[in-house]
Amino acid sequence: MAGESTNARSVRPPPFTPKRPLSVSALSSDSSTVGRIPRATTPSSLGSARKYKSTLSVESRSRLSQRPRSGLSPVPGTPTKASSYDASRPKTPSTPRSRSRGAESPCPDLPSEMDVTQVDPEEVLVDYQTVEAGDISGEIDEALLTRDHGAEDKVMVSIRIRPSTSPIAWDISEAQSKTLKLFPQYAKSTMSSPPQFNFDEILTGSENKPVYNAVARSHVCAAMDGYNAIVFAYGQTASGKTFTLSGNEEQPGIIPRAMKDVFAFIRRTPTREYLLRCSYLEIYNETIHDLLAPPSSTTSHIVEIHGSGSNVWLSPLREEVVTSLKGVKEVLERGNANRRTATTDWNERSSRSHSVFRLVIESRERADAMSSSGRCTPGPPRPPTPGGPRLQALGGKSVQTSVLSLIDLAGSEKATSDKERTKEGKYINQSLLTLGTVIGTLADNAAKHKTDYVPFRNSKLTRMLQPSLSGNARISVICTINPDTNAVSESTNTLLFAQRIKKVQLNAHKGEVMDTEALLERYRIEIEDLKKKLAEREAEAPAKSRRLSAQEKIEESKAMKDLNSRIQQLTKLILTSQTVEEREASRPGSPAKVDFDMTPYQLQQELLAARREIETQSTQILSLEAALLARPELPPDAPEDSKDKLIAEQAKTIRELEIVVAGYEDNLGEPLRAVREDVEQEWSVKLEKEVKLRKEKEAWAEELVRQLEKERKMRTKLEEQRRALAAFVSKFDALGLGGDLAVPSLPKPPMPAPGGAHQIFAERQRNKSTSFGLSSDFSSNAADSPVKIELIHVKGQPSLLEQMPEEDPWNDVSFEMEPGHDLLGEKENVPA
Ligand SMILES: Nc1ncnc2c1ncn2[C@@H]1O[C@H](COP(=O)(O)OP(=O)(O)OP(=O)(O)O)[C@@H](O)[C@H]1O
Repeated sequence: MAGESTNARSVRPPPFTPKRPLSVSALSSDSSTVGRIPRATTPSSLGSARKYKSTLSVESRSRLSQRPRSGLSPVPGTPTKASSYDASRPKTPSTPRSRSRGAESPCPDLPSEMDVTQVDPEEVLVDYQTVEAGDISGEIDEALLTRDHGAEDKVMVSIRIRPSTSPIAWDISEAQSKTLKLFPQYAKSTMSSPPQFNFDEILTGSENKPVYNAVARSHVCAAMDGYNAIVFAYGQTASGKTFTLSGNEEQPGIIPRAMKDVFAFIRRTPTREYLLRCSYLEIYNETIHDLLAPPSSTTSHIVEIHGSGSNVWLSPLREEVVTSLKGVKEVLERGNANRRTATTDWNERSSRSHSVFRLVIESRERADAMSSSGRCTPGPPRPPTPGGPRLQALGGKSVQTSVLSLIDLAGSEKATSDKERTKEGKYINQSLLTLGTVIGTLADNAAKHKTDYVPFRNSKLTRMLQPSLSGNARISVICTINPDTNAVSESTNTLLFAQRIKKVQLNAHKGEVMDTEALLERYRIEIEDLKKKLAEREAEAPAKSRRLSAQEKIEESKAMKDLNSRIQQLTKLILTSQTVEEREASRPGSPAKVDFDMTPYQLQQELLAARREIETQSTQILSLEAALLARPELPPDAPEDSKDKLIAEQAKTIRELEIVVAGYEDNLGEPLRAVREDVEQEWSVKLEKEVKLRKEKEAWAEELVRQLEKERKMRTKLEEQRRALAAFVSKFDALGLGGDLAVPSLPKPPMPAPGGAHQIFAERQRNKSTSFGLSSDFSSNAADSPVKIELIHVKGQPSLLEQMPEEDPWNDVSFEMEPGHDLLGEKENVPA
């Protein structure tokens, strides 16, 4: 097999785009690269006796180098105060983080370039061609690859008994039959029969390989297959949890073996490509610390848990992309250097925290767009997606996402002589107790079909594990026990925990993110399938109906109805997603796509349209939020069946409302519409009449104004003439020329009296005005005038002309147009 892969590599054509541009080895060979991880920091340079769980302090490290390399034969006996505690030995202080980061981290102060936020995921994919031969276990067989690793619905619980040189209290002679018995002499009560336990596996000895194969391998494969998987070690302090999880150089534990299998799995799966990112954290004194956080920041080491129910996430949390086993080791080394261990009365390097190593596995089918060389054609660089899957679903393929969590719990312990250790121990015991309670409630709920409240929030550990413990993960627990006679009660407690967790019900499902194309394709296939089934049933129906009872006929027709409605539902879904796609396509592009040839006006219009859309969407958001607030309350961790029940109730209410609306439409809709039409008709006639009347009045008012203007002009003209004549007559009178004009042959006319000319003139004027057609009776002369009409109507009221401003009293000529008065206003006061 190795030979085969070497051949595959040698035929790789030259223009191959390296998929691991940032791997440690690649970086170290480029001396010009600034800020990258130097080769010297890789774990290969570390002493062989060193465990993956490195010590934090200088003291413990020097002690470690003096330890025998094997670490197996001298397994200490029961780690009791009396036997293992050496008062003269300097105690390892609780490791200060700042010191460990600066002094012991394999790559101090260098931020890793494999931080997932710094790389383009498409450039760091791993596939069967990029996996190094040395990175794989070579032990994964076809049977494991083809198995459905998500089929189990129970937690796998195994017991590991560490070797001991002291007398032991447990009968492991029946380990083969997966049974563990307490020797009767160590039972608390001699009356009752000694406890006996059955588990999935009972493992003994110091070999880590069989342990890994038995308890973790299938779960690692499940994770590679798209299921969330958790492997955790639980047990009394110094019982071998860290030895099982991390191991040492001679006996690598579950974590390094799992990583080898991850790469082996990839190598054996040529159809897919993977993005692997890992994080490493610890829960110390009920605070979560990011073991991979950059050394410079201090506050950012603290990780918070967000979300609720099955949707829980951690942030800020550094995730590092890994493309090789070397990369994983480097990350583990760095994280381990930051872990808190200390010498306790029972364990020289006791874990003082729960540590969680997480590997997020994203994979998709290898892209169709392959170059002739068989490699992916690299697309344009994309910024990493913040949150959510970083691998994009391409060409209708789905992206599978799963998380493999490998957890080394801190060990439960009795009171210790050290004050600091006592405080830590309190937190450790408290969180283990909560874990036990949570497991107990979950097991009880599963056994009795109850939905009792589960106190996940009582500890960081259970809150973090909530989605997995609630069912969506494959879980394997290794309970480590110390078989010594003086640890019977702790071991029994551990075994009781193991028994409880075995009863927890799981229902893991694959984490899959589909792109629209893939979803549509899935719907289409399902529709085809359903249509086929429906057609078959319809064809069989006539023959069948003769045989069926009335009840069966009802059921048959219901089944056909269900099939039909599912087809309709799927068709609707396809239409909806297509509409969405069309809308996406027709939507104005993002600013990056703005056409810069557009005029400012066009751009403004675009902007306006965009703003309007934003406003509409904000309104929609508000109404959705309101709807969300209005929805019935349900605790976030409410069991699924309560949620289903609520959904069913809501659906029922909706159906009822629909019926009510339909009934309203049928019964009241038509009559109400008729009433409305009648009212509208009646009022529209009235409205028309009113409008007509108003128009007439407006026309009349306009005419009135016109007439008035005309008359005003005429009056002004006459006034001018009158003034001229008056002036002339006055002059004439003043000269006394009236007598000289007489003809001698004619009898002499009487001499005019002073002012007589004026009188004569006035008379003439009166006559003249009559010949102008202006009657002294204004009303009769202006019969056609609207003025006249109006004046008749408003008799007794002051006319418009009366309201005119008074003339200058200088000439004292009044032109008041009172009805019945002459336009010339013979009330005049002609100046003398
Ligand atoms: N099965 C085993 N075979 C050989 N040595 C073992 C085995 N189990 C544990 N040991 C040794 O016992 C010591 C304590 O083990 P380890 O540190 O793994 O305990 P632990 O359960 O992680 O303790 P703590 O909870 O205090 O961290 C170590 O020196 C380890 O090498």
